[in-house]
Amino acid sequence: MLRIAVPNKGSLSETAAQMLFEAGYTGRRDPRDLVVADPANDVEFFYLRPRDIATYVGSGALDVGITGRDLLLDSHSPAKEIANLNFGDSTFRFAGPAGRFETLADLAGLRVATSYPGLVERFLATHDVKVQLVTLDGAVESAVQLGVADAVADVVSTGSTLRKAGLEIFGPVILESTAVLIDSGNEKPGIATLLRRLQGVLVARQYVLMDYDIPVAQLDAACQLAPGIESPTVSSLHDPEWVAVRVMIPRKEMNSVMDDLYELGARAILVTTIHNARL
Ligand SMILES: Nc1ncnc2c1ncn2[C@@H]1O[C@H](COP(=O)(O)OP(=O)(O)OP(=O)(O)O)[C@@H](O)[C@H]1O
Ligand SMILES: O=P(O)(O)OC[C@H]1O[C@H](OP(=O)(O)OP(=O)(O)O)[C@H](O)[C@@H]1O
Ligand SMILES: [Mg+2]
Repeated sequence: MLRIAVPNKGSLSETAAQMLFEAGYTGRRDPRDLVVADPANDVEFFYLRPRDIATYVGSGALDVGITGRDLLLDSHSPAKEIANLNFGDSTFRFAGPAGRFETLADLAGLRVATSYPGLVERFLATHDVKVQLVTLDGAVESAVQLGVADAVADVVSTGSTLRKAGLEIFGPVILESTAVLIDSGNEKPGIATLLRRLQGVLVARQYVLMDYDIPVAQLDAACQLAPGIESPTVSSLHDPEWVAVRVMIPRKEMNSVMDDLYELGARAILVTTIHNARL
């Protein structure tokens, strides 16, 4: 059985569970369940703190896991990122009182609060800046106001937590993070299937199917405008001067592609959701 670590709480847990459900796996019925067996798929799920997942997978106790890239790097675990799961995006940044800091070098010798000391230490070492790290469990934005630190290094998503605490981002981007699939580096039967299934879910989330009819004279221009992943499917219509086209389009571009195709002469443009895929 493949042993898979899944976040039990926090920002990544809901989407991770949803993706696994869409990929055909059994989820947990009770949010307090710690272990769920899914014998039909020959896997077992372990619901763990996202921060601990790299440790379990890196040690080989579990085979694969879903966690954040920032948490993986913070852990110093030998676990490896094997796929970007395209959710839970965040950036990891330094922030301080508005106007106080301009560059990374301004931090030298000062106190920096963070819940990701491993990540921050390594970043500062490669940039040759020495600080006093203050390790906290969370809510690090309050550390400056409360006088235990001069600056913070933390996860930034919308930036509203920083703003409310009167802090401003400065210095270089420490990390662009996203949810990732990690493994221990050991080949294990079943990982490839899990990966393909999750990739199928990602494709279904990121693409839509578009069908349209177009005059043959405009077909090449239309295919250039919307080339799809491999190549659009072109079918004949009863009217020999028109053809029907089916193509995959990135969901984000759906409306602008419809506008452009219509301008070009396409009609009966229909968009359909993809439920799952193997490309
Ligand atoms: N708005 C966000 N706040 C915190 N973490 C986020 C956010 N958006 C994405 N993430 C990612 O989620 C992971 C952190 O999840 P984790 O569950 O440890 O923290 P959390 O969501 O802050 O939960 P909690 O603090 O309640 O334990 C990191 O990989 C982080 O980059
Ligand atoms: O940029 P924003 O959209 O405001 O999001 C980022 C904030 O959200 C998280 O905090 P969380 O609420 O998880 O509390 P914590 O610091 O105790 O983990 C994170 O640690 C930041 O503080
Ligand atoms: Mg948090």
